[in-house]
Amino acid sequence: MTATSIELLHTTGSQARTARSTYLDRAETKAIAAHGIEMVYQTGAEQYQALKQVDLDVKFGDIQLLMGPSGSGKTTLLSILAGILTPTAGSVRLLGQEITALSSSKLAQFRLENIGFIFQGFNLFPALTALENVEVALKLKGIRRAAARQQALDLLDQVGLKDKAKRYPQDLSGGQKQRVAIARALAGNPHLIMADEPTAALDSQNGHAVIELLRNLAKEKGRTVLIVTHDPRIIDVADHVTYLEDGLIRKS
Ligand SMILES: Nc1ncnc2c1ncn2[C@@H]1O[C@H](COP(=O)(O)OP(=O)(O)OP(=O)(O)O)[C@@H](O)[C@H]1O
Repeated sequence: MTATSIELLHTTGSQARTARSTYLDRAETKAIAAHGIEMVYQTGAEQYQALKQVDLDVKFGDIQLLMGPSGSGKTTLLSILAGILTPTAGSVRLLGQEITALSSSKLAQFRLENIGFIFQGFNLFPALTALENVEVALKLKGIRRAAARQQALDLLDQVGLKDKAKRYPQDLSGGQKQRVAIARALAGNPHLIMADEPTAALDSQNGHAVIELLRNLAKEKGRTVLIVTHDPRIIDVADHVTYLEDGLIRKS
């Protein structure tokens, strides 16, 4: 995939703008390329190796799942791939940029521009309306007030919640809250979407709506989507499923 086609991917919809492809290596074909990842947690005098020599490549526009039993290292791996945790060893390239080589301020900026996060517990601000929850993320990305309001409305529209813009999280269903969280994750048009158990707190109908949105983000909008999940329903829309077991990728 070329830098130009990445720019096109980012210019869909009414909030079109040129992608921030500063970090993009034109020869890069993988959105995520992680090699030799090791993670050792140190708690007092005790050490625990949560990941052992993990390799993972994800192509642009794919939906990649990370599955495996509790404690197998999924969230640790997601956090490393998102640049939230620094691995003990190994290399992580996102959109052609080696993130382990970035200073903490450059890494924070890279995350802000390129990664949208979705969490199991939605992580919405309870005192803000749905619209304000999305708006605040846009303002963090340097978008000014009037433009932020319009873009937030457009994003809520994209997840089918324009008519709920003035509602507070407590007055929304779990599925609606997660859709607000997805709209917020899309603020600023990041290429990578990373989700930790996005359907775990949802009933069947709401879970399906969220899965459909994630599928649409990858297949219609060209985003690369990485999901940690126990939810077998998401397997149907995934391009690849990687199973972790005791910190290792299970060979199938
Ligand atoms: N901050 C930490 N300090 C020490 N050990 C940790 C820390 N975070 C995670 N671990 C350990 O690392 C292992 C992997 O944890 P991780 O949360 O990545 O697993 P997981 O597969 O996401 O589990 P779950 O499905 O239950 O969320 C577990 O044994 C966990 O106890």
